[in-house]
Amino acid sequence: MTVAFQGVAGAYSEAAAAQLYPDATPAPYDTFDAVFAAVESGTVEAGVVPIENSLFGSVHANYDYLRTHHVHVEVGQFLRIRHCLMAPSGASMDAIEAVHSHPQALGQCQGYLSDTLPQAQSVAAYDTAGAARDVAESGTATHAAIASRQAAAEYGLQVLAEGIEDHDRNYTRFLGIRAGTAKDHVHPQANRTSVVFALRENVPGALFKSLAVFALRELDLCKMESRPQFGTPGQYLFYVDVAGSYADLPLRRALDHLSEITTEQKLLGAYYEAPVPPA
Ligand SMILES: O=C(O)C(=O)C[C@]1(C(=O)O)C=C[C@@H](O)C=C1
Repeated sequence: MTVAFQGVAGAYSEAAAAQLYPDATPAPYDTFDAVFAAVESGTVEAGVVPIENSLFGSVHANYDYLRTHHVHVEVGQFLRIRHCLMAPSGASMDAIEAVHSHPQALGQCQGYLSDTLPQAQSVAAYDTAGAARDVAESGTATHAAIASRQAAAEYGLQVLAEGIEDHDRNYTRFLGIRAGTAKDHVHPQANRTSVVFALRENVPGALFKSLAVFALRELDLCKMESRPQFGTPGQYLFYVDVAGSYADLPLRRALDHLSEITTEQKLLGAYYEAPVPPA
């Protein structure tokens, strides 16, 4: 079995792929869109993508792709993300002029960067390990990358500092995705159900009513996200995660009830998600 991840060897997503699918071979892809496309087309059996981080927030593009690609979520997991600052050998902290990394990683270390390396410019890269590889290839000791310790080893960089994230409870939630419709792939131990929906325009109380379908049935909402509706300025898509399984009658009834007031509704997955690991 092959599982797609975004980035190159040493990316956090590769570690997440190994954790979520221990028996599979991880396959690198350049972009999140390419991961979704590979899963949807059956080129790979599964994919692993980050969806949110406990310090820097949601990975918005992946919310959009969950809706637009014919895939479903089959597993979710929070993983501890521990960042290193790394540079070619001979580098010193006060000579660092630029720090390259994925915007999520730069965001998770923004306090450290402004306190410790105020002189350095932040440079966005496609993934953390790709930034480490590029810094290693350039051999420029004034350029550093933020990535995993594994990426430093992979590309022969010297670790200048470790654990540089702004809080030690730094976790990224990853999702395992597969092709096909969520309704046909309800996980037998599902404890989380994700849905995206749009509401009719200018209906007073519509958002309140959409959430009431869950509250009326004592269902626990774990997360809510909104994304702009493409081509309709001021209109949104709402993503809701509910504790419980689509196989449970109250949750299914809540989603049927919801469909009475939505203009679009897609079940994204009914899957198992382990509790956030302790610090
Ligand atoms: O760049 C990587 O190493 C990734 O796996 C991507 C990613 C992300 O997009 O959130 C994954 C985990 C960390 O939060 C930082 C970056």
